[in-house]
Amino acid sequence: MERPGRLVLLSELRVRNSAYDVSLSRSLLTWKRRVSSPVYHPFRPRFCVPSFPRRPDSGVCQSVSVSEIISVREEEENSSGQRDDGSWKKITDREEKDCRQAFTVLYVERCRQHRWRCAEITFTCPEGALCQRWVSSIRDQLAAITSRPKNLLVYINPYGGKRQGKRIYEQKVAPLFAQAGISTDVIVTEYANHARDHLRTDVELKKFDGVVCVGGDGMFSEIIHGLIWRTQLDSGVDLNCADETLVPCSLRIGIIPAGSTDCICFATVGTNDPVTSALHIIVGDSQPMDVCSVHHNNTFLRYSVSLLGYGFYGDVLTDSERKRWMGPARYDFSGVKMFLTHHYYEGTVSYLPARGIIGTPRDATRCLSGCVICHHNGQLLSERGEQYEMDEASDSESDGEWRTIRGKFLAINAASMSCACPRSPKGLSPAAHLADGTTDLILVRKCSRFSFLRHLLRHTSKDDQFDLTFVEVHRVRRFRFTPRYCQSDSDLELDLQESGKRQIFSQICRDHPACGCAPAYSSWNCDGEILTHTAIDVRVHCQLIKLFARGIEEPAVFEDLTNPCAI
Ligand SMILES: CCCCCCCCCCCCC/C=C/[C@@H](O)[C@H](COP(=O)(O)O)NC(=O)CCCCC
Ligand SMILES: Nc1ncnc2c1ncn2[C@@H]1O[C@H](COP(=O)(O)OP(=O)(O)O)[C@@H](O)[C@H]1O
Ligand SMILES: [Ca+2]
Repeated sequence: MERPGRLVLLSELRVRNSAYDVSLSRSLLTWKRRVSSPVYHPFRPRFCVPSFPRRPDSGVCQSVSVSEIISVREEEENSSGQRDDGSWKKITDREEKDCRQAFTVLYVERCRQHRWRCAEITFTCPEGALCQRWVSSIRDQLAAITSRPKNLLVYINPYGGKRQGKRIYEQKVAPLFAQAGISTDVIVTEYANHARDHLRTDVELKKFDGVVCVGGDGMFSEIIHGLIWRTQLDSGVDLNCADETLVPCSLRIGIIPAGSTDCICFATVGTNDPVTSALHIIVGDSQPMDVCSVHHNNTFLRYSVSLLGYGFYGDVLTDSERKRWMGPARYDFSGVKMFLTHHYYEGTVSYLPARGIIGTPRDATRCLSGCVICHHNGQLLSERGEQYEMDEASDSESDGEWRTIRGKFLAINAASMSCACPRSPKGLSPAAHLADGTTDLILVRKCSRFSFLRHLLRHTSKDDQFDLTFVEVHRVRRFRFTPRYCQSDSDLELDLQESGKRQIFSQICRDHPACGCAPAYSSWNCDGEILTHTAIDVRVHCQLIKLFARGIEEPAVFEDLTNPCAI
């Protein structure tokens, strides 16, 4: 809990009909109900404090951090005092200033499951001048918070998820931005890649403090491509060179979830709720995030922040794109279909294990708000920056740093963050970090349908999805994949020597006669977009972008701030 610091104002004000001691410090606004004078109760043989209907504020004292105040507005008591419901009406320009005796503070209130709401409380002052002092003091405090955005560029995908993006923005988000005094330029996209191309070339970014994306992971992907490209082009970085160090983007990105999976929003905020996301943007949160660049033969393909999945997740995406009319349910349909299809894929995975960092993919700890592992590893990578990049670039598969695995896989997944989403609340790699400069490479080897189902179902339960003989996970900085049909003759010869068996690629699985797997071609699912190439070179760029988010908060934060406090 934040300490109050030096007091700016302290007054006795009224909330509804009760007297409160209200104080404002540099960090906290606190209101504490005054203890009423004892009154004599005729039917009880003792003095007692009058009882009030129990309200959320009936504790000793409540407070809100100044950093979580959304705005303050002046109210005016009408001729009869208050409205019938006890609330106050907004003052109009025509009405006299000095009759303003009440002000309302709008602030963040934490609800269950990481949701935030905009709560409000109205304080009545004994005189107009005091009311003015309170309003201007709170406004001054808010104006001093430099991390809050004032001008935002908003892109709405009207086509994502259940096609509700425009309605969600207009009804739930725009009114909050207006209350917080944020001005916006809103663009409703007209075609795929409209936002990406607009950001890359057309827009004057200097005018804005951030970009807001209303849509799903695919739409977010458009935004980061536009921003990252623009930043690299402005800095003269060659996008096609996989070994280039990328320049971090200065503008923060806010995600208003209106897609099908909304994994990036869920894994960075803890919920996919548009109001919660809007409030994180308003208070000016900042969460750095790793980005993977994906290349093929020194040609840039895409960036990824959440899942790069070949095999099962690639096939689910390819199949589901043909069923967009089903909305988000397309993933469930295609998920079951691809599970039953049970294809396996042969190829070679080589990876560069993350060295010198703290944390492993099997840790019980999670990446939470203010994560020390992200902080430590991020600092380590930026201090060792150039040296590390040079070592990495010069590492070759022959020098022992790179490790190589050849085999038959049902799925090859790289999770640069947990990939938690409503379908899988702990995600594909529960201990992955948002900003530690690594990705968790998960290899699911060919196994029976029953075993694969056990693995998949563990994404939805508390059981460890990696604690299975056919699953392995490595925390890496870089990896490459080559499907067997793309391998060179010498690599194929090596494969054959290693396996000791001369199998034809199209041959039905003999290792697991009961599994019924069939070999096939797959594609990569890159944050919900299909990649055109299968042989890829992936590299993690530590903390390349920043979101208007703070990571998932510990439940204790929720408890501290909603419970009455005693200072
Ligand atoms: C047969 C039982 C299956 C149970 C599987 C449960 C595992 C779910 C893990 C989900 C991980 C999701 C990773 C996120 C991927 C998104 O980027 C991507 C695009 O999202 P959007 O743009 O919002 O549509 N979503 C997917 O690829 C869907 C994967 C669904 C797999 C069933
Ligand atoms: N106006 C538009 N018309 C058609 N497609 C669009 C439009 N705007 C964006 N897109 C594309 O829609 C795709 C899906 O968007 P997304 O918001 O991620 O929804 P979902 O989560 O349902 O996949 C993305 O590939 C994006 O590029
Ligand atoms: Ca990471």
